[in-house]
Amino acid sequence: MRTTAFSFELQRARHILTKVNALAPMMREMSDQELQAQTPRMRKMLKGGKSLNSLLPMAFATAREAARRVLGMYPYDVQVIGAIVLHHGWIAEMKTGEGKTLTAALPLYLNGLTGKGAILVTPSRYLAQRDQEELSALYEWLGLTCSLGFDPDDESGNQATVADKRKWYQADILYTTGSTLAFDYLFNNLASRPEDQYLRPYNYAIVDEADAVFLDGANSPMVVASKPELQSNLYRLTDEFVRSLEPVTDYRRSRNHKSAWLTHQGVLKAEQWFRIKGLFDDRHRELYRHISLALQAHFVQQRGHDYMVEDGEVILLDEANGRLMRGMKVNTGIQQAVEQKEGVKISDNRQAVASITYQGLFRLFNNVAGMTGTARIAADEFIDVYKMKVVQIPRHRKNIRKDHQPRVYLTTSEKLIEAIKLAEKLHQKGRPILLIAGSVENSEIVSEILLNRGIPHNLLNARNEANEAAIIKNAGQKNAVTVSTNMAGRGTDIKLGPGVAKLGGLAVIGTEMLDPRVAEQLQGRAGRQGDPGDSWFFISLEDNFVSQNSSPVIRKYYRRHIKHFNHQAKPHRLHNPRILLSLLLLRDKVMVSQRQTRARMYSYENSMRLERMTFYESRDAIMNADDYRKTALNWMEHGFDVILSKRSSWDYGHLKAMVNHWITYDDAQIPADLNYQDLAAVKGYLMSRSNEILDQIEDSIGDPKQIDQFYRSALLKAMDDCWVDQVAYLGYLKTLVQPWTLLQRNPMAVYHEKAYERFKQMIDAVTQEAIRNLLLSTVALNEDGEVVVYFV
Ligand SMILES: Nc1ncnc2c1ncn2[C@@H]1O[C@H](COP(=O)(O)OP(=O)(O)OP(=O)(O)O)[C@@H](O)[C@H]1O
Repeated sequence: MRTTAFSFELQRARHILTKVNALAPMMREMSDQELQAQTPRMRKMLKGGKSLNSLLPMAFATAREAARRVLGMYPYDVQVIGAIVLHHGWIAEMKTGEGKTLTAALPLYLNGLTGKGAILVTPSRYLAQRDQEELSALYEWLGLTCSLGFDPDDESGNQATVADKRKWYQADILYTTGSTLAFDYLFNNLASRPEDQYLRPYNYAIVDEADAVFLDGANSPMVVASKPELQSNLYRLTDEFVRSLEPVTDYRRSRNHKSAWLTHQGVLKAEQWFRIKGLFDDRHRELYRHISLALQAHFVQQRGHDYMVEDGEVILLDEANGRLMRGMKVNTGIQQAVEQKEGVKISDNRQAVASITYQGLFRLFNNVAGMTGTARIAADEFIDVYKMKVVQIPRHRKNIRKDHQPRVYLTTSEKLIEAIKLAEKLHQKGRPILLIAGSVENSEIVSEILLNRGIPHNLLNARNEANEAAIIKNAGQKNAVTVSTNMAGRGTDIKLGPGVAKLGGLAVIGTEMLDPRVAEQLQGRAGRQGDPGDSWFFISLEDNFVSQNSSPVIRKYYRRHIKHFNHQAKPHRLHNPRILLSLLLLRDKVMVSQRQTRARMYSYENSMRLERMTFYESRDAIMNADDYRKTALNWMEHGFDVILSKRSSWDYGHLKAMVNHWITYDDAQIPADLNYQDLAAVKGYLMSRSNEILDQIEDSIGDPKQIDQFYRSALLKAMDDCWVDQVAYLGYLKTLVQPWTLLQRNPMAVYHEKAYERFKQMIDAVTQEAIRNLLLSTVALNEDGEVVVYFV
């Protein structure tokens, strides 16, 4: 693993730190006014050609002193080192509780000086809001504007106007979430007039909890869905079909239960069931997509873990942090497939019109940095995929938290009994406790047991996210018991109440085996800033993580022992070294398989990214074109070439039918002497006929601005309609490449080949669509004299 504990980067940062420290006495001497005047001074220097790097020591020293005066916190040397690393676009690994929030303020201030925008991206709205509230006083004191990227009272995120968003994005420093940023990008690029856009070019971003965003978020692209479409009954039909399938013979699941697919036998069964031939043919694309969705809904998605059902509604959960998924942060369709499985009302069917992953999004920035407590584990991947180095920042104070050896049991009930016994014991002494459950359902089970035992506690899971701030505020007080899913795992700053340090600090008790990075984050809720604390994990061989990924050694052991298991006996802790070792190995195995899944996603995204960029660039060019008529004619020429190439020979009858289909419903007026062998002449006739129609349309509209609007909307509509189809096709292609693995072809190569092929076809389709939109639509003016186009 390429970690950089004593790295060149760290040495370089230390060197810069001495320059920052050297300026400290001068900053301390300054009056408030003098310190505040540093901002305009440095802005002037930037305008005068000074580089950001050369301003770094002064800017950091200024912000550091300002933080002391405004927030009462003076960034430690290690935080300044972290800040230098962040400015350089690397990933700063700072252990949990070391103060990343304050660290980020320094590079945000420095990059904010440019006026080009510096953005801090967090994984949740709660953290964005909390950090923005805490730090905006500092930036504003220093004369920079700082904004939140959403309205905290607007839960849906749909209420913000273009003017609001433009104002937020104009701020020097912006705090927002990854998904807000991604959706804003997608919607900005779906606008049909420049006035509806609000983004400026992306400049600098710091991604908080970088591993959660870059790695855990890699598998779920953000998707913007179209308006509701006609409800498809394929969900019901494929649900019935999938219920009839036999495991192993008809379908298989990957070891980790993250994907499911039909076997050859299953494919034959599907063809029989639906009375079709060639399930993978293009014409059965929708059917196959729905079967894949139903397979996922039944064999991958678990109630209580991946989703919840509440008041007859299915709510998907974000696996990495146990939070509700906001917006359409999933491949469209899975929601409906799960609803069908659960027998609740199916929500509207929608098609993806645009999608992006975090990998694609952050490539759009000039400079991106990341920070997290757990980057080291994935340092290689950060370098390979994102070209970002991981630099480990030393701790400010020694970590005195005790992380105890995991306690392993055979069954769920044994481990829960023991975990709660320990919690009770510590609770009697008054120590605050954070009890972690692996899913919403388990958190409720733990809560019920505590209730039965008369232990008062707070419950934090996706159902009561709204109370998060209040619950966390009390979690470090004497006698506090908090039960939580892994939601409490990131960024949650639990401050110890009076007298708690003497009792041993916060005790984190995990009741399930978890992904190593998630577990490390949870442990990090205790022992912050040199505080005392302990962490224990109680795990059983029945835990999801173990059973889904387990090795033959563990499976055999479990089967042998569960037969003789006595439910009445006292819980029995396992000490078998082979089992303990196998559990350790399990973690590595899971990490490797997760990485493989992500590698596939990165590769899909690359293909998609290139297509998306090309598409958005052309779209922007259309939105800002200066001669629409010329552009339209160019497109039409291309479109006619494509149409004409579809027949080997043309005659009067075919050409007339073609003109009536693409150009006009009126008389085709084909010249009697047209030479059908000469395609250039045929095209010449088509173009002149088209020009006549365009002249008529322009005359009927009159106002040149409105004429432009007519062209713009006709061309953009052609592009958008075809792009929707392309996005849907790429989504479908991902599910389709799976069976190719069975035929030994490299699925990735197949994917790229087909994706590119289809993109070329899309460009042809756009120009043809444009012809119809321009020539066959009905144009009218509304009361305000604005052009309204009714497309065919
Ligand atoms: N220089 C400082 N002086 C005093 N207190 C500080 C300083 N820096 C940070 N803190 C405090 O340390 C605590 C932890 O900070 P913060 O929540 O930013 O940690 P973190 O690194 O983000 O942790 P996590 O990895 O859990 O998100 C906060 O209460 C913060 O106010």
